[in-house]
Amino acid sequence: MKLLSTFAASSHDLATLQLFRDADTASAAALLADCPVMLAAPGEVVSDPAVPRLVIVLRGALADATGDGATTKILPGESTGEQSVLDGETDLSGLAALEESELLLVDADLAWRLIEEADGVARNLLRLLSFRIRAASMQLRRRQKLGEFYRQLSLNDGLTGLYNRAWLNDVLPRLVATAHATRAPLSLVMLDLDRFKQFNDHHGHLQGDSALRIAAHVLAGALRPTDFAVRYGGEELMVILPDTPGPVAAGVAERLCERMREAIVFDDMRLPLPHVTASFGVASLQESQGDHALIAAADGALYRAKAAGRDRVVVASGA
Ligand SMILES: Nc1nc2c(ncn2[C@@H]2O[C@H](COP(=O)(O)OP(=O)(O)OP(=O)(O)O)[C@@H](O)[C@H]2O)c(=O)[nH]1
Repeated sequence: MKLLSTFAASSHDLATLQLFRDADTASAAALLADCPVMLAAPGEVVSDPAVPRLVIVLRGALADATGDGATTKILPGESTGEQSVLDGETDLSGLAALEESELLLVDADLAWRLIEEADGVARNLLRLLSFRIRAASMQLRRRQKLGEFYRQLSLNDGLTGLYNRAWLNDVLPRLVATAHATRAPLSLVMLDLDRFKQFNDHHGHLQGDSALRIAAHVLAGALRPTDFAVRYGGEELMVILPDTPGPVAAGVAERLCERMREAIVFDDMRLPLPHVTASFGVASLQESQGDHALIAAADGALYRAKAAGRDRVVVASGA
C-alpha cells in the first residue's frame, strides 16, 4: 500500500463514514488528524496479521474472505477490524482490495480513544456489531436448514419418499439393540409387488413408478407415527413396527395387503389400471437375533407368500 496523506490533509468527510454518523465529528477529526490514508492497488492484500486495527474504506471496495468460502464486500463509508480492536486478536482472514481503494487505517489504541472520547462512536460501533451478529446467525440458521434438507434428501428415496436403504442400515441395528435392551417387541414386514415385471411390460415403466408411489402412499397412510416405511430395493418395501409383537404385526400386514389390493393406479389418461397386489412376510425379533437375521426371517416368509400364490401374508415361525 502507498501512503497518500494524513486524514487531516485528505478531502474526505467524516460524517459520511458509518462509525461517525451523528457522532461528535469535531473530536473524532482531531483524533484522526494524523492517521494515514493509504492507496491499495486492485487485488492487494491489506490485512496485517500482526496489528489489530480498524480499516475504513474511503473510496473503492474491499473483499473480506471469511475462511469458509464466503466473501463480504466492504464499501465506501464502511469499516472492518472492529472486533480485532475490541478483543486484541489480530484478524488473519484475507482482506484485499477489489479495485483501487483509499483506506483510512486506525490503530487499536487510537480506536479505543475514539470510543472513549468521541461521543456517539461507541453507540455506532455497538449498532454495527449487533447488525453483524444478527447477519451471522441468520446465515448460520440458513446453513443449518440447508444441511438438514440435504441430510433428509440423502436418507429418503426419491421416487417414493420413503426412507432408503442408507437410512435402514443406520437405524435398524439401533432399533434392534434398543428392543433387546428394553425387552420390547419389534416386528418387521417385508412386501413385494406381485408380477410387477408384467405390470411394467404391459403399462410401461412410468406407470410402474406410479404403482410404486401408490404402494408407498398406502403404507404411509396406514401406519402409526412411530412406525417406519422403507424402500428396501426395487419393488420391495419394508415396514418396521417398534413395540409391536408378531400377532399384531400380522394384523397390520393383513390390513396393508387389503388396502394395496383396493388402491387404484391411474394411467396418463386418468383411466384406472388393473390393481397391483403385494405379498407380505412378517417376522418379529427373537432373543439375541441381529438385524440381518430379522430381515432374512421376514424375507423367507415373503418368499413363501409368493410361492403360495401371492397377494397374501405369511408369518415367520416364532413370530
Ligand atoms: N417401474 C419401476 N419398476 C421397477 C422399479 N424397481 C424395480 N422395478 C421392476 O420390478 C420388476 C421386478 O420383477 P421380478 O423381480 O421379476 O418380480 P415380479 O415380476 O414382481 O414377480 P413376483 O415378485 O414373483 O411377483 C422388474 O421388472 C423391475 O424392473 C422402479 O423403480 N420402477
